[in-house]
Amino acid sequence: MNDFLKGTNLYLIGMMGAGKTTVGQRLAAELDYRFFDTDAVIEQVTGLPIRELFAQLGEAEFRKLESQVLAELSPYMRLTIATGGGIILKRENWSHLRHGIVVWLDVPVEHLQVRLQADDTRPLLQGTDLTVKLQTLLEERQALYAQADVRICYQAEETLEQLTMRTIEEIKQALKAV
Ligand SMILES: Nc1ncnc2c1ncn2[C@@H]1O[C@H](COP(=O)(O)OP(=O)(O)O)[C@@H](O)[C@H]1O
Ligand SMILES: O=C(O)C1=C[C@@H](OP(=O)(O)O)[C@@H](O)[C@H](O)C1
Repeated sequence: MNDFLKGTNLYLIGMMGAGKTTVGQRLAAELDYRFFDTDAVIEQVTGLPIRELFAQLGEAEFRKLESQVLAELSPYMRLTIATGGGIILKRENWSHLRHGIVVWLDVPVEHLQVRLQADDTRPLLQGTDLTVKLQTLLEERQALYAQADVRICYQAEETLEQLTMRTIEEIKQALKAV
């Protein structure tokens, strides 16, 4: 089922709420890969929820930890890694991402907004006007997300199972095209 990958790591990128964790877990199970979520690793290492970490140490410190976690995970093989939405911001992170297959889960802001409106775990989205915050972040980041090897565009009424299988198929096609 996963021979076509030859053990290459998969990195899921995209906006907060795009489904990197949700889809990443399913992909890992389907491909018999191990799954990691960089935010979850940071929380384990520091003993702090991401929201607390931002409040106590600030975003710059969080970004350093995020880069460290990515650097620690990347030498291993057969991993599916759900990254934090801002991982694409640092050039040094791309040197790790580029060793694997980078998959962008591209979900329109209107759907992200619905998924995240009752969520208080993402510090960059706290306060008023979630839609404007998401739109602004997406505008800043879109060109970086677009550097992915594979882009999976949102499709309405698709089950998680269908989305997972479509993602695997798109990765296969991308590898054939190399
Ligand atoms: N394909 C999907 N369809 C509907 N809801 C989804 C889908 N993927 C994720 N979600 C929901 O959106 C929220 C954010 O998903 P999550 O996987 O944590 O995103 P990310 O890791 O990209 O921030 C969760 O409540 C999750 O259940
Ligand atoms: O987009 C971002 O800058 C962030 C995304 C979050 O991860 P998810 O994309 O998994 O929500 C988390 O790393 C932090 O709150 C910052």
